Amino acid sequence: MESLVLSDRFSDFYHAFHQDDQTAYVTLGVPFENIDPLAVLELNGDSDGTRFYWERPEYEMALAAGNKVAVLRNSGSGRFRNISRQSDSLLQTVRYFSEINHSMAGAHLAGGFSFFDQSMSGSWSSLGNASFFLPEWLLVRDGQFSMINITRPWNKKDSLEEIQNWFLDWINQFVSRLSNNIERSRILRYSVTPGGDIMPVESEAERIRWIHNVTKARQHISEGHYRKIVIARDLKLRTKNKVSSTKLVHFLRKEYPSCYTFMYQLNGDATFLGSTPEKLLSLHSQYIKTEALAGSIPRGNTATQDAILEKKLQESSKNREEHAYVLDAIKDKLSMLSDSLEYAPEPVIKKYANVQHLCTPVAASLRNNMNPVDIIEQLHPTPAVGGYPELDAMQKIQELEQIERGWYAGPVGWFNSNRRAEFSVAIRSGLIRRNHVQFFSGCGIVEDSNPEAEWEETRIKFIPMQKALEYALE
Ligand SMILES: C=C(O[C@H]1C=CC=C(C(=O)O)[C@@H]1O)C(=O)O
Repeated sequence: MESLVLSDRFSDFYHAFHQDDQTAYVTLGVPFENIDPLAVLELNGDSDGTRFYWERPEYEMALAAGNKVAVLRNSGSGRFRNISRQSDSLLQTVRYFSEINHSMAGAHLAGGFSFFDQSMSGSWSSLGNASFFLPEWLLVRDGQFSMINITRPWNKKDSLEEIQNWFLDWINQFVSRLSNNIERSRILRYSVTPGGDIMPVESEAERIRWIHNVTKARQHISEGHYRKIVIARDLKLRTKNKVSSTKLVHFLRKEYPSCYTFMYQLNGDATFLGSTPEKLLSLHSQYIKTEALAGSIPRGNTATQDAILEKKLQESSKNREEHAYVLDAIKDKLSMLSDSLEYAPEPVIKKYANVQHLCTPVAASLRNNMNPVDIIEQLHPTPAVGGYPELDAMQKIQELEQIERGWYAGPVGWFNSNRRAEFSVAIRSGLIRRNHVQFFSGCGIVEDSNPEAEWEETRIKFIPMQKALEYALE
């Protein structure tokens, strides 16, 4: 990267903005070596303890970001609107320079929202109800193309030469830190991962209580309080050995290539991560994609068994009902933002390593250019993670679950100054803080649900994170 030379356009760019009082940050986008962004995150070390990772291998797109230049936080019921406003103001103060014309060349904000808007306690408090960061660096791999966006505060006193040199030095230091750490990793290549014990902190009493609560939910449904509710549970584990988040993420993305694998850590505290099959929103040129994903059945051990289960899922009225609530809610919510809604007439089956789901992809063109956070506010929570009707179910979830959901089932992702965005629903996820691990798993309850079978469904949904944890012990 020593050959980085900024064209005359950079000088024009500098002169256009350097006296501008509205400018607070400058972002430079340059092509980068085609290297795995997760390896970069791992090799770069913790730095200031703020990190983000995002990948859906089947889309051939990965994104890693580190070090905060600015942080947006908010809590309470106005958190979506507040983050939308804060992000508009912040992004208006970032001046962007790139020789590349690409929708990922720009300033990005990475983070997400908790499921509920009540204040967060314990390990969740570092993430808050809503937090995003403007990273110092963000590396994007899009197929065979890679680029890095680097952001720094703008100081009117800096000369053109000083700014150019700063960027040049930054890139050189970044690259040499990566090379030195690659050398170090090569030396350690043959070291054996010791693994370590994982101690589950789960009891039969918890199982009985959860099943009792699902039975209660069914009763509420038959009394007509609501028609569907999603009840989750957690699995608390304690590990003897340290957990490597990047190793855990590496395992997840390898095993679940059609899921979004994500990781988010703010200020070196707890890390929230997971591998979710559920897309909340992708936004590109005012075109939205989302999906209804609800209704589940396990995978079979043989092709025949798998096909029989698939057919059973397609024909299950209980699962079709669960699914229909989600699709109806998405259609209602999107029709307020768009005049053109497209969705498949029948759900398709999406197969993952341990489970298969009913899925209906939905697409729409936005009527107006919107901040992605305003769309998320409309979509969250879908009845795939909340219930139907939404408000009635939401009020009951906390009473019946008795866990703090935190960011489980909340919107997690990124958006950028080109109004491109991608957010997932953060299910099949967990929170790690030192040697304390908490995984989450839930399922939709309708009148016909069998509480024992739902317990089994949540057990199956925990498996990916449990396997990844075993792999990630150092
Ligand atoms: C709430 C979860 O899954 C949702 C997404 C897909 C299928 C679901 C189901 O069949 O119950 C759930 O609605 C979870 O995995 O924690």
